[in-house]
Parts: sequence; structure tokens; C-alpha cells
Amino acid sequence: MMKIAVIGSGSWGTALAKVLSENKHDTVLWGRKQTIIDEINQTHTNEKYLPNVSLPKKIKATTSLSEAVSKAAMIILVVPTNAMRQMAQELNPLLEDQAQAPVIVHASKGLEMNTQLRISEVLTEVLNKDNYQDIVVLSGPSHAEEVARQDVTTLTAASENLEVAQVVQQAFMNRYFRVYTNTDVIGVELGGALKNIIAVGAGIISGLGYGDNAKAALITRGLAEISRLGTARGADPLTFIGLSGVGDLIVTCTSPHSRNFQAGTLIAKGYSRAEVSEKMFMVVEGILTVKVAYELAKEYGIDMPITEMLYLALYTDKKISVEDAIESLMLREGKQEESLDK
Ligand SMILES: NC(=O)C1=CN([C@@H]2O[C@H](COP(=O)(O)OP(=O)(O)OC[C@H]3O[C@@H](n4cnc5c(N)ncnc54)[C@H](OP(=O)(O)O)[C@@H]3O)[C@@H](O)[C@H]2O)C=CC1
Ligand SMILES: O=C(CO)COP(=O)(O)O
Repeated sequence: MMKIAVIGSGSWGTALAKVLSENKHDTVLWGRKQTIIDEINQTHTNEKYLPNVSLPKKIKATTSLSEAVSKAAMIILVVPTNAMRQMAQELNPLLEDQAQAPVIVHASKGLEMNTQLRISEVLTEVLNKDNYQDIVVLSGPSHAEEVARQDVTTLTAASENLEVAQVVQQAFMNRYFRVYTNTDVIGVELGGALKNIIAVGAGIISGLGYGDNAKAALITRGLAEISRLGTARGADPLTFIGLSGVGDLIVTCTSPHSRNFQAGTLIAKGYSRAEVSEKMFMVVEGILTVKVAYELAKEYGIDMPITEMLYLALYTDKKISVEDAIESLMLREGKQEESLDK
């Protein structure tokens, strides 16, 4: 058993802290809001982010980052992608004098705006390599609400260093939380980030009343887009048929728990990007990732028609209705299915 710091007391950070505490690790949960930290310590709940869930009394919550990470053997970063660089900058000096260099894990799903970097690339850029063991990505089909009620869940722990991925696997594994290892960090991170775009699309078509045929088409053609961009960026194509690829795509495109899916249903009602962000108090990574993926697709000359339609609808003043977007996707020149480069 070890001390593990979970950085981010939103839905996912709180659910992961619950798993680790149930696995008997000395678990410290860091958050920036004193009210939420007090609630976790005093009533063992986090009603804003994980309603109706009793947390283990042993989870210690704190707003002090140095208290959270001091002597931690593992540090799990679970803040929204756009907060990750700053979080790592704050963490960096605190890792200087640790007797044992911790394993760094991140469980967030996005790509950094402006730099287009994957999260592990941001962490590598910011953190001093002498002060941590290695970086592991934890990803896969795993809604916080279901993990919190101990529903059977499977994930992937990916690192170029398999031994460190196995340490993370062992720390999390239990009867309801099964973790596989993988060494394809690029594929696992890109699968997790890019599926959010398709989940926004799934929410839109569901909100507009399209049926299961349309949803299956979106998921399948979405997977083709994710795989094309992913392999161009150096991922193993097989990763996309794994848990962090099609697994996560299915769960987010079909579940009402998904914030990306929920955001899509609001877009279908006619809300703008800004209005959707305002209405959803939880993070919707897909809306930001659309822009990064669109730019990457242009840079690499990759055909990503679903991403492109969402980009046009969300980021340009071209008044393209979703119905028109779907019609233009349907009426493109006929193509041959699949082969990754089509
Ligand atoms: N929810 C889920 O089921 C899953 C989520 N993920 C991923 O995990 C990541 C986190 O998502 P999730 O926990 O669900 O998000 P939530 O919206 O539930 O919570 C976000 C958390 O991040 C904090 N936060 C926001 N901005 C900052 C900042 N600038 N600095 C520090 N903390 C900040 C919020 O604090 P505050 O309350 O103070 O604003 C809050 O604690 C995302 O990348 C998501 O894709 C992955 C798998 C499952
Ligand atoms: O990644 C997730 C489940 O695996 C959570 O997705 P949302 O952010 O859309 O809720």
C-alpha cells in the first residue's frame, strides 16, 4: 500500500480517489475550492461532482498541493486538459526534494489548445525528468458515476515503460476495476481525446431524433477518422480497436452520463458553443478538441469530415445547420470502405 495523491476533485478525480482508497492506499485528494474540500473531509461526499455517493472516510482532501504530493509514491493528475500545464508548473518545484521519485499518471482526455500537444507531452515538457519515474496514461470506457457505484469497468494504463504501467495497473485493480497495460501512449491518448468529438456528434444526432442506424454510422465512421489521424501521429492502429479507442467511443456515444453527449443534445437545440459551455458546469473536452483536431487534420492532409462539419458549426460563422451538415456528409462522392487511408 502506498501514498497516492489525486490532483483534481471533480467527478473523475473523486471517483478514482474512491477506488484507490477502497484498495487500501493512503489516498489524498487535492482540489482548489475550500468548500468542496471541507465537504469531502466532513460529510464524505462531493455532491456537486459526484452526487449521491458516499466516499470512504479515509480519503483525506486538501487544498494544499504540497501536502497532497509530499511523500506520494504516485501522483494522478485529473484536471481539465487546459489546466494541465499550469498544474504541472505548480507541481514541478514540489517534486524537487522527494526522497522517492513518484510515478506520474494522468487520466484526462484532451489535446492542448494552441500547442496541439497530447497531455503526456505537456507533462514531459514541464516536469523535471529527474524528479519522477515515468508518465502513465489511464484511459478507457469509464464514467465516473458508474465507477463510483462499483459497476464493472475496464481501463488501459499506458506507458512506454511497461513496468511502471504495471505498477499503476496493480494499484487500481480490484473486483470491479480491471486495468490492462499498453505501451502505445500515443494511441491511448489520442483515442481518449478524439472520441469526445464524436460523442458531441452523437448527442447532436440523438437530440435531432435520428435513430440507431445514424448513431452506428457516426461511431463507425468516427472511429475511421480517429484511426486515420492517430496513425498519422504515430499510433498503432490496433490500439483504436481496444478499450481506449472503440471502447471509450461506444461508452461516450451511447451514454447519457457523457458530458460531451449532453453538450451535443444542447447544440441540437440551437445553443451556441458559448451557451453550451455556460450551461454545462462540468468540463466538455470535445468542444475544444474539435478545433485542435480540425487543425491537425489540415496540417496532415487527413480527411476528417465529421470533425470538419462540427468545426464549421461550432467555430465559424458559416450558418450551417446540422441537417445540412449531415446531408453534405451523406452526399459526398461515393467511397470504398475502409483501408485506413480512405
Ligand atoms: N467524468 C468522467 O467520467 C471522466 C472524465 N475524464 C476526464 O477527466 C478530466 C477531468 O474531468 P472531470 O473530473 O470529469 O471534470 P469535472 O468537470 O467533473 O471537474 C473538473 C475539476 O477540475 C477542476 N478545475 C477546473 N479548472 C481548473 C484549473 N484551472 N486548475 C485546477 N483545477 C481546475 C474543477 O475545480 P472547480 O470545482 O474548482 O472548478 C473540478 O474539480 C477530463 O479531461 C475528462 O475528460 C476521464 C474519464 C472519465
Ligand atoms: O471519458 C469519459 C468516459 O470514459 C467521460 O466522458 P464525458 O467527458 O463525455 O463525460
